[in-house]
Amino acid sequence: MKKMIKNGTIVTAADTYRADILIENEKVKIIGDEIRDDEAEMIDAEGCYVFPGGIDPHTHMEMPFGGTVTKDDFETGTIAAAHGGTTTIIDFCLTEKGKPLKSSIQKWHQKSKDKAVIDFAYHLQISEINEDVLKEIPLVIEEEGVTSFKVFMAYKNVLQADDETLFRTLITAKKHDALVMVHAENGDVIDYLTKKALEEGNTEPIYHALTRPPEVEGEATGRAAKLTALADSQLYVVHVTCKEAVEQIAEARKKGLRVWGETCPQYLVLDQSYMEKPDFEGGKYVWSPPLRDKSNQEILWNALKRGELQTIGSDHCAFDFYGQKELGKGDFTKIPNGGPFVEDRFSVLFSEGVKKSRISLNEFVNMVSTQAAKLFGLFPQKGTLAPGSDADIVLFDPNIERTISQKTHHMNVDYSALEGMKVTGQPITVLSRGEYVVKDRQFVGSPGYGKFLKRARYGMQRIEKPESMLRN
Ligand SMILES: NC(=O)NCCC(=O)O
Ligand SMILES: [Zn+2]
Ligand SMILES: [Zn+2]
Repeated sequence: MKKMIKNGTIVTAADTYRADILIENEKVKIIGDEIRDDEAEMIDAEGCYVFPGGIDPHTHMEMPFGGTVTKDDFETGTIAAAHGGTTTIIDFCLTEKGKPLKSSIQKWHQKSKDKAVIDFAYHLQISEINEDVLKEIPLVIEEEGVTSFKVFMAYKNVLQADDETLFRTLITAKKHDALVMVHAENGDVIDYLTKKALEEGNTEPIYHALTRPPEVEGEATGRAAKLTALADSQLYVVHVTCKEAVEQIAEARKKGLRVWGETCPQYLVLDQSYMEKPDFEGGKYVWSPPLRDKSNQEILWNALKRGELQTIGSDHCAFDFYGQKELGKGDFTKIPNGGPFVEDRFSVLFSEGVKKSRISLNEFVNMVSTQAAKLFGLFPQKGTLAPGSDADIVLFDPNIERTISQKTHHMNVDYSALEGMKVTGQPITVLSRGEYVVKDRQFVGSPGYGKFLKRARYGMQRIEKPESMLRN
């Protein structure tokens, strides 16, 4: 069925203009003035912005972590994402040492099977480098279209990899045009500081922040950037939280290095004081890296504005307060790390960024969609509105005022870390490849509709016709 969007204001990373969009066979077919097609269903976008669907490059659906499993799976998590204006997620596929990489990808395919309501892709964790892993990486890229690899520099004895692993992953990524992602915190120092805190009887949630100071993030970010330079490779630093890390990324970029940075809505609007809430409520705000002193918020906004950070990921890693976060009552190191943000990423950035004149409308689109599509091999199929692009479209009312709450959100968790926050703007209707997923704020999609996306390599574009990959 064809669809026609009329009367809206189209906003891409480059332009803002009024035009009609004709959608046919999952794609944007024509964008133009006064298009006529009597067969097309009309969608009236009067008063709305028409955005390309959001791309969330950082989610953890149904992921085992901290002695439990994240609450949102590919069904509940993507429904929430869609309500929030996101039409593509890139989830982190964890690997197991000694097992083939492909077996982990198969495990993630099992998790997502018949569940996602929007399109999705995976980044793959590299936890060790050996001959088998080196042989498998090009196959994973070629056959699975998984073209970004994540190395954890923290979570000692759990997910943390050593510097040799990071360095050899960077070299391998350079060879095969893949992008290396890092969780940049010095896990060894954190391990020492957390043990010391517990020995001294410091067990409250705030000690999660005090044992992971900004210096350990800055140090690891700088180390990763320097190893990237040595390997002449490319790096994407996830969830950047503080001045110390921003400075390292900015310095690397000034030198011309291919170093990219992501931050998350939580670091832009919350601060470390939330972790001091009494009666263990601070446990709701435990994730890594931790929330920082409030002064870092303006530093992150400025870094986004200046292009030192380029993307917004949600780092959606949702645990219930009751039964899950509570595992760490009396020992902050046992609080599962993570928070629920996939639904609020887009609106928080619009409300706090665009409405408060910190960023422009076009910069907003770039940060929540286009830049991730470009970095992760999905552009121009995703991340923009242009003839031939997937019709992943968000009709967004910029004037609705609402209050974020667990009572109204769609994420499968018993609390909202943003409870009570007032935001302006809301996705009204969301299309994924031309089909309604959310219509007039109601979910109308189907589990299993979302497709797994094989992505192009770093620096390449995803061109569907002709079926070739072209270098930028
Ligand atoms: N961020 C967090 O605390 N949990 C998810 C895993 C990660 O991204 O480090
Ligand atoms: Zn992380
Ligand atoms: Zn994460």
